[in-house]
Amino acid sequence: MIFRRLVRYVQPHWRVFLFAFILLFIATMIEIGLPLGISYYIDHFLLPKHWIIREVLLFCAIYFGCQVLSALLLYKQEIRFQKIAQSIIRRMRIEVFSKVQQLSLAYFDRTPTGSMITRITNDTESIRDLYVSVLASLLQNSIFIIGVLVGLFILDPGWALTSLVLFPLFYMLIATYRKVSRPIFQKMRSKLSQLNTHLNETLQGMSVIQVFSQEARLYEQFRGLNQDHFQLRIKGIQADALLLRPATDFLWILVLIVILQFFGWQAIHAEIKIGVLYGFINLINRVFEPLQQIVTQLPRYQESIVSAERVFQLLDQQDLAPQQLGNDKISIDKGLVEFRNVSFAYSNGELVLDEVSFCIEPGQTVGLVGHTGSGKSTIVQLLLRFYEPTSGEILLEGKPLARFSEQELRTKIGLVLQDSVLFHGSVRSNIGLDHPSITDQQIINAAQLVQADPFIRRLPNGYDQIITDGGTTLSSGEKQLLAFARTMALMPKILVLDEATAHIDTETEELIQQAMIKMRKDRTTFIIAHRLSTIRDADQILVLDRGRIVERGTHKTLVNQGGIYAQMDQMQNGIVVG
Ligand SMILES: Nc1ncnc2c1ncn2[C@@H]1O[C@H](COP(=O)(O)OP(=O)(O)OP(=O)(O)O)[C@@H](O)[C@H]1O
Repeated sequence: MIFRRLVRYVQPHWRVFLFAFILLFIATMIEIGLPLGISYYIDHFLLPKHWIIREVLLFCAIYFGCQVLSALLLYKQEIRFQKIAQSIIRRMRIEVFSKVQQLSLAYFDRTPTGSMITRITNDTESIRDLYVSVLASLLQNSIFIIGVLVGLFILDPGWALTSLVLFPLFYMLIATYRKVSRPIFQKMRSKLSQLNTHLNETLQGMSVIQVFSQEARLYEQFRGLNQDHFQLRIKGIQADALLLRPATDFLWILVLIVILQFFGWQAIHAEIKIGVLYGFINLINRVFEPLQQIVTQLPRYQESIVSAERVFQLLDQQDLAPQQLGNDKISIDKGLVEFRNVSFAYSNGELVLDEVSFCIEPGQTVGLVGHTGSGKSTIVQLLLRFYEPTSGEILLEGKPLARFSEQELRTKIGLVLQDSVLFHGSVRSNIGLDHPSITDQQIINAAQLVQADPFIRRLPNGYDQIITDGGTTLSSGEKQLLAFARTMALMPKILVLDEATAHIDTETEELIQQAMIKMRKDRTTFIIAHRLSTIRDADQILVLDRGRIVERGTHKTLVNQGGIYAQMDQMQNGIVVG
């Protein structure tokens, strides 16, 4: 199945493939023809002492010319096969990458990043091996074997038939090897995946690791995984060493014994031509050589098949990001948001939101508060349609969320998270994200609106300053300001600020607060905040507790109610005062 699917990737290249195959075929025929020629020469010229210098020279010239031609054809076909292989891998990587982008966040929740990276890089690389080395070699050697068999039949059909005993034995050898090595390779690839995952997590969390002096523990974990991978590799090598070379050598001896027996039997009963004998031994040697080559490619083949299985699993993944329902071109132009009895559970099945209902009028600001894990961010994730509600309905402008295109949702709902992600590139491209409809002036306007413009202008290259490594040279507050500017450049209708001011110092926060008043103008705004000061002036505050809205109202009404919100407010004020 997997092999067939891999072969299907060759289809678009069938013309080049056919041409390369013809070149390979001709070269192989020449290679096979040469010993036949020598055999003919021995029996018709050498032994009968038919020695004419002109004919000898002609024979040498033809022989040499054929050798050169075959080398040239082999070179040409190799280049073509390589090109096909590289193109296939290029296509496969693009397919995997775009598939990854279509997958739902629920899939990413379950799958470690390291394992995805292994599939996109290591596994496709291993499949490349299959096309470059294994398939080309399999094809070439198979032609060679068929050609040699034809040669053997021309020389002596009886002997040729005897040598056929080799093939069922050889098939059994390959089948046994595949059975033994497959689970080893599967475990090996999954260990490699774990290694990459561990490495990825370690590199990402380096500062935490150093702060908590976790180096030794993580070193031990890594050493353990590496050791397991090493042992599996050795196990694979042992299987190769035991089953491949010695087994083929054994087969060779077996065939030799059969041939010698046959040779002895023929010697008794009939006359043997020396030329035929030379040709036969030469050709049988030539059958063995490609068989050996096929065998040495087996481990690579097996590894590639296991890798292909993993890549295809990813390509066949059906856990896609939610798609648009129908193809209406409805737009978000007011910012009316309604949740109707929305309940939601992540893939572990635990209810995180329980019958949440609220309605936010266009232009209103709503504050979401509640203890850690109460479900505030989950509300936002559902609003952005990263996940689908388990039950209930979310409406935008009075229409089901699912009927809006992804493009509309991503451009009209602006999100600023606590940890802003910056990309490699200039400040300008980090704000405008190379969006064709965003002009330079809009980028500057957005930066000015969120008070980021002064610090950007202080950078050595201003808006053209290149940001590297996720912006490690900028402070958290500066990164956050860029994230604000990026969101505002798109002029969203709905704004979502998820703990967006958590990293900002009080002075910058003051600036941000002023900016936020401007940002909130004419747009519906959701603010998730632990610091209640950020949402004091919100039109509506929703207080969440274990996935349920337990209180709602303005700051004033909630304080007067004397419930959870009032307690939180008192505590925060107490901390400030104390
Ligand atoms: N991707 C996920 N997969 C499974 N469970 C999740 C996922 N994200 C969040 N949760 C769980 O859902 C619950 C609500 O999480 P959520 O992030 O919405 O809370 P929150 O109120 O925003 O918390 P915080 O104030 O700490 O950010 C938590 O119990 C959390 O463990």
